[in-house]
Amino acid sequence: MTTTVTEPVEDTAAAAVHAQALGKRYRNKWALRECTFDLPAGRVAALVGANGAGKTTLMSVLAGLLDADEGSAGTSGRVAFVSQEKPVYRHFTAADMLRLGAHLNVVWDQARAVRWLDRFEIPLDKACGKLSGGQQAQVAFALAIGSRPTVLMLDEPLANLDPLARREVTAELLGEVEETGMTVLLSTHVVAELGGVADYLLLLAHGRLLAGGDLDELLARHVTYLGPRSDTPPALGEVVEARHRGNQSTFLVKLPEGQPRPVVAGQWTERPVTLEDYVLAQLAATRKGLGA
Ligand SMILES: Nc1ncnc2c1ncn2[C@@H]1O[C@H](COP(=O)(O)OP(=O)(O)OP(=O)(O)O)[C@@H](O)[C@H]1O
Repeated sequence: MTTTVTEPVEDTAAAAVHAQALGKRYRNKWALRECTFDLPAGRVAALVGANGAGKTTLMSVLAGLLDADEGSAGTSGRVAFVSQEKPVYRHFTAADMLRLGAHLNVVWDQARAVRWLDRFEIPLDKACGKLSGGQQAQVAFALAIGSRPTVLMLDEPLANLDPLARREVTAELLGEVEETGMTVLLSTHVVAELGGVADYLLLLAHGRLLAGGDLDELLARHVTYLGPRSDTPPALGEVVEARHRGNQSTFLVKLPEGQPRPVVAGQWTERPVTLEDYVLAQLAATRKGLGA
């Protein structure tokens, strides 16, 4: 039975993207299940998870490209979605692609699209088929940016890019968010590069939302303890990941709610949890069957 509704979110100040008990299956296998979240407007959300976790499926349902089998989803305003393949027409030049964008979109900002291509030194007059994979991706991004979306969804936007281009693309995206107030949802495996970029996290494991919410709040509820080899951490908390090497142990711990932050002493030290620490620990836990 199909109960999915994909509809505009009425209250854009509250949520730019909304999902309620969203589920999608391919034949009899669920790829997404009971996925519920509200992504506030103006946020940059990182959608992370292991291969096959359901990221592309979630984005495709949110973008209206796939019908869900359960639940409801909604997005505010205009949505632009750049798929993993970063599709461009091989025989079209970048300039042709922008002309196509101007024809196909109700709203079109040519200057903004051209600015993106200039920024990344993409020639306007060369056939897209003769551009590199990373350059073709930039054409696809320019097309999306030119459509002035309220919600921009990017599936693996950093995958084809060199390290400098990755840094520049994330910086440019932040600039666009600041200028236009758009909301960005991007899936990625390169979480290390999202520190200082993403401010919201959606973490999928086996099609289910394992964690979702404000990134700073999420990270502040966790801590890493380092100390002498031990089976248990030096303070109370839920162990997300324990690692032991030689005579040293490292614990990533979820702090107990509603209690003062523990103070560790002696040979133990604590350090704040980064986005990369957190995601790697959660992925390792789900792989071992602990975190799902
Ligand atoms: N067209 C399809 N037909 C059948 N099963 C599919 C189809 N697309 C995806 N799946 C399955 O659904 C699950 C989720 O796939 P999805 O592509 O959404 O994951 P993902 O998190 O985007 O993975 P990756 O990081 O590898 O891109 C996987 O088990 C996958 O095998």
